[in-house]
Amino acid sequence: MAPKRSIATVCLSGTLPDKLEAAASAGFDEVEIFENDLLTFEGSAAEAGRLAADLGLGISLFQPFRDFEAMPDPQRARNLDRAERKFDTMQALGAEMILVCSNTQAAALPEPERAAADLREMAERAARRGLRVGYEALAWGRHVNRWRQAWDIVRQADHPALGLILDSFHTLALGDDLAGLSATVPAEKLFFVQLADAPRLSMDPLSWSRHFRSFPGQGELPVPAFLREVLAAGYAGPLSLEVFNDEFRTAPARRIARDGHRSLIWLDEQAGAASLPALPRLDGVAFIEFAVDEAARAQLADFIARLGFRRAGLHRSKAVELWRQGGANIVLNAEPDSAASERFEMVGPCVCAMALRVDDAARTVARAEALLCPVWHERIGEGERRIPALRAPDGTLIYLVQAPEEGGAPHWEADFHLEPSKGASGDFLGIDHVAQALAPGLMDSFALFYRAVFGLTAAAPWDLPDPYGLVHSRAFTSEGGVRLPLNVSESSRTGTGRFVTAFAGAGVHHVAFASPDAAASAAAAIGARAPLLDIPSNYYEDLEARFGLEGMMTEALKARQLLFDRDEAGDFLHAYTHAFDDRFFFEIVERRGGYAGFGAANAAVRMAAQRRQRTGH
Ligand SMILES: O=C(O)c1ccc(O)c(O)c1
Ligand SMILES: [Mg+2]
Repeated sequence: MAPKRSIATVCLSGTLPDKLEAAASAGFDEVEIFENDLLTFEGSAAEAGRLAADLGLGISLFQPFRDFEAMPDPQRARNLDRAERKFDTMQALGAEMILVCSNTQAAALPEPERAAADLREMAERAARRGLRVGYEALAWGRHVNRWRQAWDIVRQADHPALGLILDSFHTLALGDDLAGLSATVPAEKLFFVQLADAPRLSMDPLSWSRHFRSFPGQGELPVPAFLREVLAAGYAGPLSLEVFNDEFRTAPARRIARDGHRSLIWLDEQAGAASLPALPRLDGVAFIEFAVDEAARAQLADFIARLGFRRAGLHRSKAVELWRQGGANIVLNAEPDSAASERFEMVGPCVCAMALRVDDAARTVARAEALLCPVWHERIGEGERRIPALRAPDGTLIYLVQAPEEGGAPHWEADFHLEPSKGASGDFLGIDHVAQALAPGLMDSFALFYRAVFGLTAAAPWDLPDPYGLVHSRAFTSEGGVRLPLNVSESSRTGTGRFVTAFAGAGVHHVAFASPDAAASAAAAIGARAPLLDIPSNYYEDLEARFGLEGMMTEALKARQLLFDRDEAGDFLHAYTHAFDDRFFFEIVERRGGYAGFGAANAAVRMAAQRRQRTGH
């Protein structure tokens, strides 16, 4: 039997009924009821219990019960009375277990024997009512903050109705692990397991825990290894998500609940407890598709023609054109009554889809479905192939196109009447990266989607300074050359924020083309009067100082509006276009050696230059 899946109500926004409905609709078996959600609920505890039961949800536990153990008298007696009151509530609610978190009070006594005696007494009283007590070490507990200390106390108390609760955050946040768990804690003493991830931040564990926890796969903690130890110790109870997160509290409960369930499905696979259809092998971005109408198509075609793109094909049955520069493909979609036209009607010219090359599209779709991702079926024309597609968390379509046989043409091209190439087709190697601007609160949803469905590796989060606010950035990359940096900004005045708010939605903010020779590509673009972004002279003086570049070299960069960066592995040369229609823009990039980044050091210069270009000063 697969373990039950549970989620704490504190993870989700809204009222208690909202939270329960979201948990049920996402497919959870059980919920942890947070006391605060019950206190603010207008009905009785029994009514809350019925609400959960009617939705098919069990109640895995009731929590938290704070500052209980090892208190001096008279607090000790008062705490036992308090526990009896909560037992009444639990019985009305239909919750069989209560979570006691380790005492944080300054008055708590540093005496494990006292803690054990108190918990034993509480467990004895719980047992008389058929209830159980689980004890959890908070990372900021006054005297108990490690699971081994909590276990020592539970062991000393030695009561069948008392057991240990593990929480991945409290263990991993202190740099601890579960080594030795299976040798020290009998499976029947492991009462409950809570799971949470978090980004690596250096702050006190309480603030970190209360604001920045995230679902497994969204952060940077080794939660899969944690779960492996838990399962190896014979734990077979529910796996329960417990996340305190400022963004989750404001986001739609249903999206967060679905992310949570996706995270547990992924985590099972990562911990070796279940298998999913295998990850795709990725081989780059096959094409980028823009939603346009006839007028926007003409303008955008002119814009990309200055970067060397030429029309390479017309769709067999739709108002869709294929444009190409070397190995980089752009699709311009003006077909009425399509997913593209729907986007165009809502937001105007925009990227409505991107296509990833995968080794097996059907298997990738099966994996995505197993991970609860919506699959999209476009209406297809006569004799047209169906390209399977997924919806990213913001609604962007991701086509999955099968990598062609050695030397063969890609299947998706068969939908086009290809035009015999007129002259040079350009030397772009392909699409280097696709950067997306996200609405605030969507970063974690995307992180999990890209990691779980495609196995992309997440770089550490990074902040970029726009002149009018910070842009939070995180890059997702794969071995097969898929690079997807994501940007989000709380400020609506940054370039990223404006893009998201001014155009009713997030989406692809820029597309970078890989060039074998950025200097030549930029010179050609300038020759074709492509609008490249002006870079101030100060930037080039700083480059000489930072990297010790020769004056000749910086002059050459400057003449072509090229930016420069360097990491341990190699150099990076890149240039940006102005934004098309004040929206998205393009980038020409050249990676030398194994340069792995995106020129983040230059982002501030780029964003300031874009601001100047847009406002004219
Ligand atoms: O932040 C807290 O106080 C708190 C309460 C209960 C928990 O289970 C927990 O992990 C943290
Ligand atoms: Mg906890």
